[in-house]
Amino acid sequence: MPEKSVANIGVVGLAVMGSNLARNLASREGNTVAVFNRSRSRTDELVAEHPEAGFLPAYDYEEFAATLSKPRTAIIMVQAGKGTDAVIDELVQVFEPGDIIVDGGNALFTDTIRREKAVRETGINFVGAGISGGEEGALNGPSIMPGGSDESWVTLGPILRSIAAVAEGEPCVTHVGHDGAGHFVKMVHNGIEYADMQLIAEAYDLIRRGTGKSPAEIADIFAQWNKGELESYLIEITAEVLRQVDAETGTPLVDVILDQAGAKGTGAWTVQTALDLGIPVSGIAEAVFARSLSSKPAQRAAASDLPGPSESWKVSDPDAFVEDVRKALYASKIVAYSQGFDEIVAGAQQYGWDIKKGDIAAIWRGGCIIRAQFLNRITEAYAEDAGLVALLTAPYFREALGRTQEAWRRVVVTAAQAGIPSPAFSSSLAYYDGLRADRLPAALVQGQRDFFGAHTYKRVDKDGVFHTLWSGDRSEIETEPSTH
Ligand SMILES: NC(=O)C1=CN([C@@H]2O[C@H](COP(=O)(O)OP(=O)(O)OC[C@H]3O[C@@H](n4cnc5c(N)ncnc54)[C@H](OP(=O)(O)O)[C@@H]3O)[C@@H](O)[C@H]2O)C=CC1
Ligand SMILES: O=C(CO)[C@H](O)[C@H](O)COP(=O)(O)O
Repeated sequence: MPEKSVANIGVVGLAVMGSNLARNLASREGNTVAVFNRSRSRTDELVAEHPEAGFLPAYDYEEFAATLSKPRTAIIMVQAGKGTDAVIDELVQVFEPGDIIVDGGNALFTDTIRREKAVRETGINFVGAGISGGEEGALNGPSIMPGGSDESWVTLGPILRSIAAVAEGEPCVTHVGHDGAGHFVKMVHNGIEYADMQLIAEAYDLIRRGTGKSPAEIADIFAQWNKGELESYLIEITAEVLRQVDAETGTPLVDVILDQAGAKGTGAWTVQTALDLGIPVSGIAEAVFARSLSSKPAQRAAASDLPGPSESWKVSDPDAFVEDVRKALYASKIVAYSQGFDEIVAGAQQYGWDIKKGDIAAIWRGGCIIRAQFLNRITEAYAEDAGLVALLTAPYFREALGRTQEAWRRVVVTAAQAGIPSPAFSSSLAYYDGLRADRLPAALVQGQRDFFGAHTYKRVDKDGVFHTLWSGDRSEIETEPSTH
């Protein structure tokens, strides 16, 4: 093994995220960064393009380990899944007890739990850290959501604080919890990201089809919205995307982009995990499904001549409609975040993590894709009441929903009448109405379950578990809860 040992931190995986994170690390006082990538060309390119970073390139894992001072710290930024396992398998061969391996990719949190357990047995520390902010965030300061042991956090904390985004004077990083907690929270962050993006897309579609405004005019509306309570990175970049003109055709870029949304999987994981935990993240789910629906060209083509509304639709007061859409967007956004935080609470309970909800909202204020002013209100809500059972019932959100809900209803009705799909707007409203309902038709569902499967039910007027003898004399008996 070569005897170099001069870098205090290393990065494995030098694609978009890894190369920018390595540059971010190198730009901080006192850091010397070792870099390694499976394909040599990426390493060479990065080192050649950024001599100012003073990178120490390594071309195999032995050299990478030898370049790092002990205890070694390496951040993996590779394709999540098999790529992560492949790199960990290599690193544990050349690292020693006390060293730290950080996985900064978008790993599935259950994989992180498994990896942390396996790597810990070698004496090496393993930390799964969610990192958000894309290329620009990785370079200038992302939001970082590390899990892992308290011991690892002592070493990693100062490094991660030094490279994280700063919001209102505070670094956007906190020790989220043990083992997979960081990747769990990053997963939910991405689920909320999906919902936020879908809601914005629905707002754009309704305004465009309802008022006939051009993408550039709608860009102006979004830029205006970005000065108020909707202020956020996603609203800001939406205005930029809508203003962009395609150089080749001279038409708005948004009109030449194929309308099939991709997905790498974190949104689907959020929904799958929520289903396992029994948490209704309906707004996030609709956002995931909306991408799936968009990416079914054969089905869409086959359905394109199905009948729509018989009357053509035109908004009579465009300004009032735009304002209604803004309010519907804000109300639906509150629902998406409330659902996301419900999932974090349920995950923390299930996996034994002590996750501070207010701290999570605080580290999402800068660096990440869902960064927004609005997150301050979430931190405040949990500071006022750490045991808040549903975020949307906090005083600030209660007031906001109170003043937006009539507009929200008008927008959902209008969308349905006009035949414009607004799955995230409408499912969020249904969730809101479901949650606030005195009584739900779930009572009837229980009756149906008892009828066909003797699944039993509880009563509102007395304790116990009951079953009606549906195929007998239809009298009611007290019984044990159904186990089938
Ligand atoms: N792109 C983004 O905006 C964000 C991405 N992330 C996450 O960060 C991670 C990195 O993302 P990104 O930079 O986009 O890169 P990619 O997800 O596109 O992954 C490419 C990198 O993974 C390496 N790799 C793949 N398989 C292996 C393997 N078996 N062994 C070793 N290396 C392997 C590639 O090496 P090679 O060059 O040899 O092919 C390359 O360096 C991912 O987990 C991603 O989900 C997180 C936040 C934002
Ligand atoms: O983690 C991220 C941002 O937070 C990545 O950008 C992620 O890839 C986005 O997800 P998708 O590609 O599924 O839209």
